Amino acid sequence: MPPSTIKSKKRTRQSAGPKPVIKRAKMNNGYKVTLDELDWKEVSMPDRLDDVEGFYGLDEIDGVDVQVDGGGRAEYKVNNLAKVGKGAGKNGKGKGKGKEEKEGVSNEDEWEGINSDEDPGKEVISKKVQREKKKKATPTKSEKRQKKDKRSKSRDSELGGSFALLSDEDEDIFLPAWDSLNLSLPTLRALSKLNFNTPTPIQSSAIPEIIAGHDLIGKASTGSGKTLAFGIPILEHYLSCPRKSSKTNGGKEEGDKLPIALILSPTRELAHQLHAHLKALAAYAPDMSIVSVTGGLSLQKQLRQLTERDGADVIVATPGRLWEVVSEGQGWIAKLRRGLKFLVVDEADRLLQEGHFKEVEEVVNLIGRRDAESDSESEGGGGVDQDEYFKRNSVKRESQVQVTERQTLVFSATFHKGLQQKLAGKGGKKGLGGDLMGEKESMEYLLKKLKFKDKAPKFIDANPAGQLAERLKEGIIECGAMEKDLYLYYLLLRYPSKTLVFTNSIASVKRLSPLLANLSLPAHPLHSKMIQKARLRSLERFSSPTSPHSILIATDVAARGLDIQNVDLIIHYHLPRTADTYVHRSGRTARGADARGVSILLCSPDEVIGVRRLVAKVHDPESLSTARYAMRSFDADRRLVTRLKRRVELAKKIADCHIEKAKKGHEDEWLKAAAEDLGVEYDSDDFTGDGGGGGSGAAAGKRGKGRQKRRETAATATKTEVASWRAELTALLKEKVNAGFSTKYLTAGNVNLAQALVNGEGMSAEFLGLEERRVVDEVGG
Ligand SMILES: Nc1ncnc2c1ncn2[C@@H]1O[C@H](COP(=O)(O)OP(=O)(O)OP(=O)(O)O)[C@@H](O)[C@H]1O
Repeated sequence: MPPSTIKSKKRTRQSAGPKPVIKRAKMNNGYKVTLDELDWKEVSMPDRLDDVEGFYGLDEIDGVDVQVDGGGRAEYKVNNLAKVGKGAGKNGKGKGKGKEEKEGVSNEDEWEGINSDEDPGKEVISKKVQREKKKKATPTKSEKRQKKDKRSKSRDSELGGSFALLSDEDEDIFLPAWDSLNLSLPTLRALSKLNFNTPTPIQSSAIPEIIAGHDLIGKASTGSGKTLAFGIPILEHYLSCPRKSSKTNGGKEEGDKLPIALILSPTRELAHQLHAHLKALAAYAPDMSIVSVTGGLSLQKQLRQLTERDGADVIVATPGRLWEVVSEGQGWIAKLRRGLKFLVVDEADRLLQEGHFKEVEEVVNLIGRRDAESDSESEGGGGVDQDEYFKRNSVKRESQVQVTERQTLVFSATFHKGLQQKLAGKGGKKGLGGDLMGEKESMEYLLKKLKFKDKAPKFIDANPAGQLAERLKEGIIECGAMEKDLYLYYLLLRYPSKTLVFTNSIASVKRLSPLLANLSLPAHPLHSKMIQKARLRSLERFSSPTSPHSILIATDVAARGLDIQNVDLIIHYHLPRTADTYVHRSGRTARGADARGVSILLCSPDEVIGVRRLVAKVHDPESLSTARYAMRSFDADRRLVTRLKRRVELAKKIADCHIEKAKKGHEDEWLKAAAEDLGVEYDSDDFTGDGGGGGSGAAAGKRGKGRQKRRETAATATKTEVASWRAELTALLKEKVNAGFSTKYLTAGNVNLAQALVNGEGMSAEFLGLEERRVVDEVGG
């Protein structure tokens, strides 16, 4: 191998003076050799490494010592003669010079020094050539950048302008677990940035099917990554296909771009979250426009957003607001019909439940499907009064626009295991926690409700054994109906953590939020009667990573789909009304790869039967018959609870007082206005009396009367009384509550509840022991 061509990563064959004669001498500790005699090996490069930094085509060798003699000349020495003898082969380099040299190696031991007959000029030239070659092979930084820009630009046009954003860090993307899905660089880049190193089971099974063009029904437990299971294929489609425009002029695309995907969500909060999640995924597809269309915010603003930046590519919508948008007659029906490649129904069982489906059905009918187009117009929308809509000329005109070929994707954590039928009151004995509505029935149900492209959409059940996250611990605290506030406070104080408390009524949210605030706990309310901005504000505050112990008091508006990081504890202040609500509420914790979480039911004695039914519905019958029983009794420290009693009483009184005064003020104003209208004089005493307080009606009996009395006391409490309660409470809150035998102090505690439960803390005997399990069998039927 001529020295000019030699470069090595490990030991580079540098110019070692004039070309040595092939001779060797046995030395003390090895054989002297020349460079060309060595058995050089080509450096193998990884297949995908295109920028080789000048190392391409190098040879290397090991096991050779280099020594510099007194005259500054290099000498090469091997211990093992097997290293030599193959000579300078390939292209005049190293290998395979053949027999002649091999023989030379085996026979020649004697070192005769270096032959200096070589032309020194040749050496100078070869050094120069070597430098030049190296320079060529090792691009400068600016050359590298230019090369990358060029490469990026050429792919950029293919992939939607996203490569411009790619940086040197791309070389660090290492996501082998995603390899088989063959995703584009912008998608991988986003996954790498999100630190999603491995696809979840629903992602690895659903993504290839969707990319292959199938309709799909996907079921996977809460928090298992369903959003990206449909989000990634949508992004891949966006990156790989040129977008169509809303108008064509002689075959030329003109006007706004058409949306490619419509994602329907049952709640506003979930829609906003899906929007944020998809945006994070599309971080390296900066031109992709994702717009959320939900109630509670300005319709005009949302209409504007839909046409900004050349038009929306992906629309995340609640069905009601979407209907308002299409009714505006700005050509949205036609755009959706022509553009949509994907219709996604997220939290499908909720959206498709009787009573909720009408709006979805209206949307589905209007955006139609190519081969069902004539059906959709003639069948009258399956009971929907389409005439009313079609009276609007624009809607009718738009509805005749041809529909593009589209995939329908349906996702939920629950539509297996018979939940819908049980919820609809059709559950019978035969289905104890089992499969009343199995795969076949689920499919029939959905096929009936949605217009799929495929006759048999793919059904993927990523968690056939259950809907609840694997790392979820479930517990129950039995307490008196009137003690729930106290036990709630105990849990929140004893186990400070990010906690979501679910109630069954807006009134309870309104009552509990100030009560907990009086107890100096950071509680935020969330219910459907709050204005949208306040809803989002509460969610933001609760979600903030800087408030690891924040509390959200919510109705079931927060039960579905919300993905808030690091929620540790779910407390069901009221028993969920349905089994699927329990699954979805509890699914707000233990989300994502390794997350753990705890779900605790506060259960009064008259709710125990309901809990048993619930357990039977959501847990596999097999788990009921094994020792690993799912729902256990949580053993609260009753002495501590007792010590907290006075605090809760005071906080309650103060909260009730504020609520009642605010209500009274409101009522007074209303009555004053009514009296003025009637032309009579208003005297508040004339308008107060027994039985006027709403409450829960006569059936509430004693409890209703007690509540009424408390309200009256609260409403009539003087400022001084309230001030004295507040002073007493402040003093109590400053005191540390000694946790009895334990040395822990509640207010200083920072116990990881999930860990505590895993360690067995707080757990007594199984909630439903053998005896109880028999009852489950009887009841759960
Ligand atoms: N491949 C992944 N690796 C790690 N985390 C992931 C991965 N995919 C999604 N996640 C994270 O897991 C969490 C749950 O994801 P997502 O909200 O999509 O769940 P889901 O299945 O839709 O839940 P639900 O049924 O409650 O709506 C999110 O925080 C998401 O960012």
